[in-house]
Amino acid sequence: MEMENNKDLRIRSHVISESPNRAPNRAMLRAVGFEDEDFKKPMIGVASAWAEVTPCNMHLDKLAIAAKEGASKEGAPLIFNTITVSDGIGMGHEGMFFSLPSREIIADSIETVMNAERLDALVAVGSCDKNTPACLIAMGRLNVPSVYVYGGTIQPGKLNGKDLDIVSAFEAVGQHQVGQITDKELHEVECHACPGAGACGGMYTANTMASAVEAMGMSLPGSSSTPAIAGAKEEECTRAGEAVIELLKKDIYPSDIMTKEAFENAITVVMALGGSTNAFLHLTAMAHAVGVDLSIDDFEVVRRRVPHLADLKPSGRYVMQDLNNVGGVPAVMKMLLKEGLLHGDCLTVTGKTLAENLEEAEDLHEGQDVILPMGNPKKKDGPLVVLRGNLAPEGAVAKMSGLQVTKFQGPAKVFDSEDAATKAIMNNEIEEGDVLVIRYVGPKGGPGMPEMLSVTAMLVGKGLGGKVALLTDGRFSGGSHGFVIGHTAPEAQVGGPIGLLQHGDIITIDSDEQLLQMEVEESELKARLNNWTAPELRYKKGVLAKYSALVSSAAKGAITDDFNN
Ligand SMILES: CC[C@H](C)C(=O)C(=O)O
Ligand SMILES: [Mg+2]
Repeated sequence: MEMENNKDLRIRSHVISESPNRAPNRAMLRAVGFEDEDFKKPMIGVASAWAEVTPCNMHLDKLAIAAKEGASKEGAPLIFNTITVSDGIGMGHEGMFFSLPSREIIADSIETVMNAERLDALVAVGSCDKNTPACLIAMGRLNVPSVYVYGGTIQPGKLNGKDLDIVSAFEAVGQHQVGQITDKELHEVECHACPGAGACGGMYTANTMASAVEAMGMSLPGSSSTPAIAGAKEEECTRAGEAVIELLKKDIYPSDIMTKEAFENAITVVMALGGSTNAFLHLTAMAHAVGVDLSIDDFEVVRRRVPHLADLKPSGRYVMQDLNNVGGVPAVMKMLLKEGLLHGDCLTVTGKTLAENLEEAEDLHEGQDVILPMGNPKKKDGPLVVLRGNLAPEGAVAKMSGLQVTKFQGPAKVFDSEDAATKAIMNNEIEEGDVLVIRYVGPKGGPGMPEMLSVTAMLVGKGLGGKVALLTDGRFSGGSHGFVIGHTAPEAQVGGPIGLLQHGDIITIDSDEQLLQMEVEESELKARLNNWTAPELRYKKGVLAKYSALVSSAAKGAITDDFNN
């Protein structure tokens, strides 16, 4: 391998590839195909979240092999697997408790393999919701030269000339419940919503986080919007394998790229695209991993200067593939950069700055209407708003996209589980003007801070979207929309005010004033707190028991290694 100025790129693997003492270690690698020459090359980990348990990840095996091919030109790549779970499959039942914890498990597993085998650099291939933040958390912790590859968005499903996606199926449940569609029609939607490989097609969490990571410069230009089944996706992976070798040569590390300004660029793109509220949790956790101080209040600073421009599902008409067809995320960023809304001098995994990358990007196509012009946005500022008040001293997050109103006041109908709330909706006990409260579903209390898509989609399907407010210490899927406020912190399980709410309390939600308030006297709240005791945690052993014991507040990203607080 002719390295530039013969620099030794084995920044960590030399402890294995040199000295007689490491002959046994090398013997193991010879069994997997290493030869003498390979021990002179940098060892590249290719972390793959390939799995058959979700359409998002079913094709990642091919992508990991393409990345390995790219890295093998000047490196010695080794593929290893991590896990994934599917939010779409876990939604609405106990399985969803394991969704957010899987982010930690994936990050921990990549960190563990990379460190245990002293690998020099990393290409991570992920797709479903938690994969992208988990891979970036691992990259932040490891701080070895790294490139992320997103598996790509799914194509829209087609039924009777209409585009469908997974949220269509969730919302069809509500339509079926009120008799708007028949059993047969519901079955048709089930059979056509997801046509093949790829992550959920709207501007949901997977596409949100992929776009955010491209905006941060940790994936190749255009790779967040390239569809899963496009031939370009495998070619991107090969280039990612080549790119990570160049990063090794140039001593470019995640900490050089994942700067505060890069996180501000990520937040800017999330706000402009109207992305998932999960970005609050994930970007905060990624920043913690790389040692950048990022709080939910940083989102608010960016939100106020960035308009919501994208007509993308869940509240808009289009899906990620439509955005890709009119220029993709690079074209959006090119427009934002021209408006002075991005830090163009941020370094990226191409070795160039964001501005230099965008010089090569095409503009949004003439006549397209996926992205609205700066002068006529969907909303003059970002749709993901941080609220505070006596209900959320540490903060809560409201998703305002697609709403005409910014204020809501109504009586609380309080439930201590998603199941209980779902039954109430199905029994028509939840009416227009109510504030539906679901609590004890936070990071510790859930545990795992489950997403409430089944509930929000049922409300939409029943025609109550935006007419009933949903307040929770849990979180929302990127597919949720309506008047929804999540991440209410502190959570009920730790004595947060949401745990003191009673049926009938009046709640005021005002996104202009960024207020989340219960109209209850302070003395009454004190009396309620005196009578409150924490319910027993649901899990006494295994993954969720460990998670409940370690997880932080949602306001800190629901991280599990918050030991320096
Ligand atoms: C569409 C919902 C998707 C499965 C999800 O969970 C998210 O976007 O967070
Ligand atoms: Mg999700």
